[in-house]
Amino acid sequence: MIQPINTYLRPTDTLEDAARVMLETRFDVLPVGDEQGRLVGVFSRSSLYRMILEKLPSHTSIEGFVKTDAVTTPLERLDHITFEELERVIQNSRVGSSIIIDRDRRIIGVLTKSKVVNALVESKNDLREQLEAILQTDAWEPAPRREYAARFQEKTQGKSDHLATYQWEHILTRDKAMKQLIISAQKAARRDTSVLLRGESGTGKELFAHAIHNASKRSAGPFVTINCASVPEHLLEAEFFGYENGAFTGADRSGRMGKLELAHGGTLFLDEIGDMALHLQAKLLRVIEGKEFYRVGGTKPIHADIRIISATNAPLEEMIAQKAFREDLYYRLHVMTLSIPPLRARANDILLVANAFIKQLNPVLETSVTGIEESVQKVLYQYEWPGNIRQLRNVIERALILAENGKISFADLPEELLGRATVLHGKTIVQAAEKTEIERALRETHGNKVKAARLLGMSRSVLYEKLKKFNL
Ligand SMILES: Nc1ncnc2c1ncn2[C@@H]1O[C@H](COP(=O)(O)OP(=O)(O)OP(=O)(O)O)[C@@H](O)[C@H]1O
Repeated sequence: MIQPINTYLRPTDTLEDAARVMLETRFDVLPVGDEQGRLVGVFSRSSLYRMILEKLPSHTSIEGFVKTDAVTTPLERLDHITFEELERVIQNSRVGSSIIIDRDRRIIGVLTKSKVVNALVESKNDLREQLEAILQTDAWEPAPRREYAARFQEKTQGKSDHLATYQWEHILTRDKAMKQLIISAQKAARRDTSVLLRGESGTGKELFAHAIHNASKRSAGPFVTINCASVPEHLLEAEFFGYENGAFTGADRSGRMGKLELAHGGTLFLDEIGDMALHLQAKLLRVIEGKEFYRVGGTKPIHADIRIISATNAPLEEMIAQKAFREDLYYRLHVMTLSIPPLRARANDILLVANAFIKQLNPVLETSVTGIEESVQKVLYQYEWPGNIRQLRNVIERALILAENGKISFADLPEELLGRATVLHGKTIVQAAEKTEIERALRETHGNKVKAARLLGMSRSVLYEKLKKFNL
């Protein structure tokens, strides 16, 4: 129930710092603390988006966007509090969470609404255990700046981070082929074989990997991810195998465990496997076959019992023909291949998922959007979605921030979708977007046309003209 991070922001942290930490921790709300780690307030994802939409430079400090009226729960209360009370406390929080603090207002942890509700549903007895878990966590630390990035990475590689959060029910779909795919994935989950997930970026490969792990007999073990494309090649080997004391300049003195070791007893998710260098492919193959390896600079063989799930959008067969990918490794990895169709091939999922994102994101963004205008639904339906569900999520997030309430209209769509919509609907779409913007400006200025014109960046006479045109 307690989210496994132990990081807080400082008021002097910048927009860039906050964005990075939010991205890395996937946290929707972060506590903000002073030099001594005492709670100052909270910084939410909606504040982050506001800063971004206001086009503030990335070095702007978050101070002005910190909400100081954070809902808190004193640590000592946790001993007596019931789930129902906790839920009430969190319900009263505008950001859907409560920060746990000690007697000196030092930040201890975060309780979020979704986690409390989940725990409520799953088990009533879990609370004590969870509380003990946070009481045992290290002291919370300020979010690392760039120079501390390595240490932060080390921390986030601690076992608490090696969790697979998604399950089958998170894979939303109405599509027949997808449903069939889920059935195959569920079958694969029961065995210990390697699974290769294929599909365009943003189609949900990671989601499947999580769900497979969680449905497997290794679910209690770690779920460790390596993104082979984002780790520089010269570091990937150490990332995989770990290293011994003094293995190379800059290496930590005490040595370090690699991801293979960390994944022992669980699942190793190799994302973007097509980007792995050939020499590492050979080493990985040896691990899969012999199940033993050495740390970089090490002499002691290490045994790891892992299940490998890999993912790629690369044309592995072509790469094999060009000798850029090892055929023997390919056969080892794709004992079972699951190809996730792109969103445009399962158009019926677009609105299903979009509406689910609205529900999911309204509380996070503090918006109260009720749906999507019909004409906009058509545009979403006909768009090609090259970035798949990830892009759809971004479009909906952005639209919620712009719309704030009511239904999502054309004015809330990004240009790439509007451009397409203009082709489909001609000039009317631009006009519809313009009308919505004017209506909003008038609402915000309580009907004051001078102020509305200023807000819209147009002259008064142009505004009057448009009001007449739109019958406003
Ligand atoms: N069927 C789905 N229902 C709901 N959400 C989904 C679905 N598929 C994907 N998502 C969401 O879309 C986003 C992208 O999914 P994910 O990261 O799993 O894609 P991916 O294929 O691994 O992308 P990449 O190849 O770029 O790493 C995530 O936020 C995920 O939760």
